Amino acid sequence: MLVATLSKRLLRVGQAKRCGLSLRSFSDAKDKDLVLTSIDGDTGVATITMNQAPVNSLSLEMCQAITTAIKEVESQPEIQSLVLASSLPGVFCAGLDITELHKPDEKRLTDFWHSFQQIYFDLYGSRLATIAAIAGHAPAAGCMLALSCDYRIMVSGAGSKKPSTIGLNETKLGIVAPSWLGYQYIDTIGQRQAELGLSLGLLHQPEQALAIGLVDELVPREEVLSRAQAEAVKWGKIPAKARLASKMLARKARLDHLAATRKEDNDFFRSFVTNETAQKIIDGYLQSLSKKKS
Ligand SMILES: CC/C=C\C/C=C\C/C=C\C/C=C/C(=O)SCCNC(=O)CCNC(=O)[C@H](O)C(C)(C)COP(=O)(O)OP(=O)(O)OC[C@H]1O[C@@H](n2cnc3c(N)ncnc32)[C@H](O)[C@@H]1OP(=O)(O)O
Repeated sequence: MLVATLSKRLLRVGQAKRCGLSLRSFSDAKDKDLVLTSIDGDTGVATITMNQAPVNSLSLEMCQAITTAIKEVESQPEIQSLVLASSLPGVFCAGLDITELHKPDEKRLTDFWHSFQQIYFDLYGSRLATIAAIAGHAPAAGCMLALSCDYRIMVSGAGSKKPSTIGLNETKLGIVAPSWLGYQYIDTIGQRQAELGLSLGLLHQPEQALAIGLVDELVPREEVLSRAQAEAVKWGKIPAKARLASKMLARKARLDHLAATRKEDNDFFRSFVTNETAQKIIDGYLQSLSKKKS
């Protein structure tokens, strides 16, 4: 896990903790780093950048890397705000890594869903102010990452031939979002829009997402990250205890509910995915994704 300054000079987390945020030292980022964590020494804003080509899909390892990165940042008491971003042009996160669901090993599938639930706990329940910098597609579990943040800034679709989309498209694939994800949607965009979106599996273009309150702002592509980091500075200045207590007013009951039903949720997911019908759907969907390419 690496911590980088905005000047692209890299600092390991341990060093950052020992030396304070203003100190800079060097280390090379490795391609295998699934997420890159940077801290702006001037503003104290942390940025976690998902870095799993081609589409930042959430594999077991990717989920674990995101959780580790959040915990590393949270362990530094000076840091109050966090931006979640992607290093990939055009994709924020393509949702769950569907290959994890295809002919799965049962133990790995259990660990996989557990790690996805864990992101919900860590990001939706984070003490940090969290800003999503959505410079590309964010379907399904990609949308969940954005919904788990406090504020969402998306790339504008204006003038784009293939605008990015965001939403919960599960029903289009013949599957259903877990209830905790469904409630995140309802809590964010309201009952009616969530019913429409969930039932029809809608993926919204940016302007529509803004209109229904799924995202909070649209900006040109080249401004998404800097705008998110500026917003993170603003949120980081709000008294932290009051900000966190307010966030928990809206989120604690949801978090507690999943904590109490976590095992049942995992059991349900596992039995759903390993069912023959679901395997046919998953097989067909994987084929359609690779056919799209050819
Ligand atoms: C089917 C799931 C079944 C059961 C789950 C049960 C319960 C859980 C319920 C809900 C929780 C959340 C669920 C999910 O998140 S399911 C995943 C939903 N995601 C999608 O539908 C997005 C699929 N991807 C795309 O639409 C496009 O890839 C995207 C618009 C993101 C980017 O397009 P682009 O043209 O830039 O790239 P592609 O050429 O399409 O893809 C490149 C490469 O990546 C592979 N790929 C894409 N998405 C995924 C993925 N989610 N998992 C694994 N692999 C993915 C794609 O096949 C290409 O691979 P290759 O051909 O080898 O280059």
